[in-house]
Amino acid sequence: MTIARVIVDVPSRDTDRAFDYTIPERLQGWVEIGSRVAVPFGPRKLQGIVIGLAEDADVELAKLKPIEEVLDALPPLSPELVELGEWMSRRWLCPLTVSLQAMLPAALKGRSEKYVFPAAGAQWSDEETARSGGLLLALRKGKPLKLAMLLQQYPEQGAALKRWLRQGRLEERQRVEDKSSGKTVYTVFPADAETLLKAVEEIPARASKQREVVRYLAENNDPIAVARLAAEASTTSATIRSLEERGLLEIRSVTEERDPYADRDFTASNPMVLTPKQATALAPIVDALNERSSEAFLLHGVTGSGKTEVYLQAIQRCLELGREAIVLVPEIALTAQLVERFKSRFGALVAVLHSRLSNGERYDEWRKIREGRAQVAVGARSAIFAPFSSIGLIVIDEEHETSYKQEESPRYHAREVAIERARLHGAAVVLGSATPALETYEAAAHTRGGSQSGLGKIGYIGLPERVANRPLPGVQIVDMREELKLGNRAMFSRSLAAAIKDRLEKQEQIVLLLNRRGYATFVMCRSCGYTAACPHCEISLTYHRGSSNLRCHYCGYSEAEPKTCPSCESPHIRFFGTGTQKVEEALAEAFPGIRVIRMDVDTTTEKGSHERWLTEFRERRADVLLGTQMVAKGLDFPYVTLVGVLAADSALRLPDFRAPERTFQLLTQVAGRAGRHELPGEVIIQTYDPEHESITSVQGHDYQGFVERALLLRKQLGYPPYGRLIGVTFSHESAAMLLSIGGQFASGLRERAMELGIRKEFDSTGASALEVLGPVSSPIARLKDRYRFQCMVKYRGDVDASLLVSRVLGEIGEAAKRGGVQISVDVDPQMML
Ligand SMILES: Nc1ncnc2c1ncn2[C@@H]1O[C@H](COP(=O)(O)OP(=O)(O)OP(=O)(O)O)[C@@H](O)[C@H]1O
Ligand SMILES: [Zn+2]
Repeated sequence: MTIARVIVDVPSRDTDRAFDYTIPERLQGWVEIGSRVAVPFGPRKLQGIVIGLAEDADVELAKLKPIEEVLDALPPLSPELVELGEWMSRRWLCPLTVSLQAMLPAALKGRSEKYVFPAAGAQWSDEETARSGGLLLALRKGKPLKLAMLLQQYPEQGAALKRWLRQGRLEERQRVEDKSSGKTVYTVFPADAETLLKAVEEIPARASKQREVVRYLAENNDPIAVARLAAEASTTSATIRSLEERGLLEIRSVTEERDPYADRDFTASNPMVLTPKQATALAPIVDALNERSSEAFLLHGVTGSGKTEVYLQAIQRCLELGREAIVLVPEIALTAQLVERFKSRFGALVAVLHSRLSNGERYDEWRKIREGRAQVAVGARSAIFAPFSSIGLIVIDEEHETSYKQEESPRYHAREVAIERARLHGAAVVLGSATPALETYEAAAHTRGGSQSGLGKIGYIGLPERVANRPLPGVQIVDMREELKLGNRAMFSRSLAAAIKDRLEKQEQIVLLLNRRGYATFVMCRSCGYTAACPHCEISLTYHRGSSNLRCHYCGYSEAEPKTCPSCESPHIRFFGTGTQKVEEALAEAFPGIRVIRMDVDTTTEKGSHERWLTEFRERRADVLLGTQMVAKGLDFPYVTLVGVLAADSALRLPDFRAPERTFQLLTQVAGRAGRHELPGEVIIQTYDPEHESITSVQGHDYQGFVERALLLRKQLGYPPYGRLIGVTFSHESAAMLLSIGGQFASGLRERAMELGIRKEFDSTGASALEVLGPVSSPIARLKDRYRFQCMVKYRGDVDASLLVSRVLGEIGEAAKRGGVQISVDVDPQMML
């Protein structure tokens, strides 16, 4: 191969295509699909990723420039991941480099130099050594050698080097300057044994310590940490440093492989005997694994039904088949508790990837996966790109979680990437949840046709009961308007206050959720619970301080801020809001001596703090775990018998058509924290909107009923999964400029749709349709001094809206660029903010 097709790392439309480069002689055999390379690009030198190799280029070879450098010994991406990246770019309309870069660990992206050295205990035969042209002799001195130097000095050894790297006999490392983990170790690199032995004679006898160290190093001629050498040879680091001056060794700082869980012991756990229901749930997954068929399943199991054990045993089967598994969990649930369940079952085979790890730690976990030392990757969203080569199973726990959608480019959804990746590997996919996303549920149940979820066919597996016939907790709904009428202005209703007192006496534990999302964006009547909604879009109107009016962020409808409630004429209509800190104070006042752990963004910024709080709570050093969304998920504590929810309805007012779904999911999840073990649980939900379906359905544990009704409404309004959305946001310092560009986009798209005969009415026939809403000011109307306007493209049926959008953006692109307007596209947006 003489030509490499390279995607340069410049995320713009103009450079979003492969550029051809020649592969110079010395790099032959090094450049592969997925290699990271440095290439000349005009006057600049850029990084890029090779996505193809060819014999011939479209242009004259002489006109092409050569690749300058290969940046890693082994390509960080496989051909399969490159293909997945191409699919993502088409799917979410982003430059290919953006998709490819999203798959790389951050630590790799810099230009830090790579070193190669022998792995501990690696052996080579005399013949291999002889054939290596001096390379092995150089390497076996134990000093890490610079990759760039190896490529230059041993051009014919490329294939051998790569083989040894893949076999794990050689290791590739980079110096990651990583202050957060700070595991930089001063390491001694000894001179070769012969030199050292000679030197022993020359060291004066009185310097016996030095002699001892040199003798030790002659015998154990491997790199060793300064501290360890000092211990082994019972000497000081000063002595060792004096030997460096004599040129007998070299001390360098090396970043050690970091294992974030190294200091933890995991008690081994054996597979549990499955309940008959769990066994029935596992069976079709095992069938798919055995047949290597890329089937997707929805595992719909109520809270505490034992889904995790089903995942664990499916993974076990996957490993027995010699294949690898990825488990995605929401970031916030990636606590010690969950990691422990996987580590205790599969031990060192598990690599953990989450954002609280430092870049260096993540890089090491990533290498474990790539080098085949780990077979199970447990991680948040981006772990879907774990560099495995033979995936058998992908599990997504709490699959309805919004964190699986990335809110910056590439704006991918991990659920869809999982299904596509599974297709490339012939792997099974298990989507687990007590409250599946409506899209997933629809795809699995096909309740009423016309679905546009794009998820393909999904098998349905139900686990409708808790393990060991434990009952789901009883749920009581408290109408806070009544409390107000009765003169109780406190944060806690009478029943919640009584229940808290009761648990304190019994020394049981309490989880309190303050649902804070959506505060201060809406106006609510405290007497009757009224909030204003758009008459056209069925979503809450957002309060704008400046103009004091209420506005719809979908269609632009607006009205004046009411002075009295239009529904009950009460003057108690105003902003609504309180914080966790206030709740904590109120608790201390009402229940002297109560021990509260407050968990929210403010108390969990420090690394590891999240876990510390949970450990403290588990050890019953606190009575109450109070927090925002983060206390709702995945926790399994035996003494929690009361769950209280303050302001259950606040998130219902977010200007987002998914608000009722999200509220129902959150409340069901948090309710599921109570009574998971022997002690029975109770849930108390405080609300101003006690008749709302998102709340009443939680009381009856009625997922089915809630979903059926919600789907019906979605169908009437053409929202997902019965229609699809593309959000396009424009930003600029000048609002006038935005209106102009946004207007051009909207009218351009409308014209194109009209030419193609696509209608814009979403009528009951279900016929193809496309409608462009906006441009209207975004819910976050101004960010960093830039105004923001958005258009929402709503469509269904046989319409390639992505293609239309990208064509129209192409047409207005030049004008937008000249004017300095930034455009971002969100295909299938999850957040309407
Ligand atoms: N087969 C079994 N036999 C005995 N106990 C089990 C079995 N399966 C699960 N359990 C226990 O039941 C409890 C609930 O299980 P698990 O946490 O797996 O449920 P889940 O469905 O993942 O819950 P959630 O969705 O609420 O997080 C756990 O304490 C678990 O150890
Ligand atoms: Zn509207």
